[in-house]
Amino acid sequence: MPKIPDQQIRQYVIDCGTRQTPLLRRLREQTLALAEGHMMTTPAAGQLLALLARSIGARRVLEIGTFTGYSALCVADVLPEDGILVACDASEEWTAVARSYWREAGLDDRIELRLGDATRTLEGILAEEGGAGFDFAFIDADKESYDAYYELCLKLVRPGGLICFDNMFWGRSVADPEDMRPETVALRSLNLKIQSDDRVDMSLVPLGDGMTFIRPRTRAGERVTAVGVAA
Ligand SMILES: C[S@@+](CC[C@H](N)C(=O)[O-])C[C@H]1O[C@@H](n2cnc3c(N)ncnc32)[C@H](O)[C@@H]1O
Repeated sequence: MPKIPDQQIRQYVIDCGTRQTPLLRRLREQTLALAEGHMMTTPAAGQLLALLARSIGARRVLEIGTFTGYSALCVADVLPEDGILVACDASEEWTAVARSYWREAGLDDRIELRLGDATRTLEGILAEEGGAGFDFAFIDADKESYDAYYELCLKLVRPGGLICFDNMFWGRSVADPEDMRPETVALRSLNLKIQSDDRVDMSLVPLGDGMTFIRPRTRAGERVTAVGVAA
């Protein structure tokens, strides 16, 4: 069988495995023209996040790391009319692009942008409204803060909800024991922590740069199975 290059199968997934609207395509093109365009969530991940949010009936969503708004647009689009996505980012410049697309999509009333350091923002939300008020969280910001985001999201997302992390492979460096860069070390250690954390069900999936899906349990050790997959 001929070897199909990675780029070709990625394009096939975009063409046949996603339902990017013309607006999402335009946002994608505009963002890819930026020097930092590679940071954008992929169409496949955006499509999956929307499917998962809808599958669990998410109404209140947290996003940590918004950039030019691609993933927020995908997920906000599937929320019910009274749903809300709280988008946390530190960049006024990048989120200005996001805002203009959210407005054009008619979804700006379903997305609340919180500008500033995301740890401070999440702590503020927790202090304001207490815990477990969110159904779904997508974490895609600075990697050294991922553990802090994890702990805060375990308080903010209800048991039985869903927390998704992007970039858990960090360019595959987590599997290279010689790579001791701070981001790599932080993610390697978080991967191990999540694996043995009995507060959650989890799966690290080799999708894109590695995505981890986490379901906070309703109580510690909630579901011990015969084969231990969910133990
Ligand atoms: C990988 S991009 C997010 C991509 C986005 N999910 C999308 O759909 O394209 C990471 C974002 O995290 C933001 N960020 C990094 N550190 C942050 C922090 N400490 N607090 C808030 N936002 C932060 C950056 O400004 C950047 O926009």
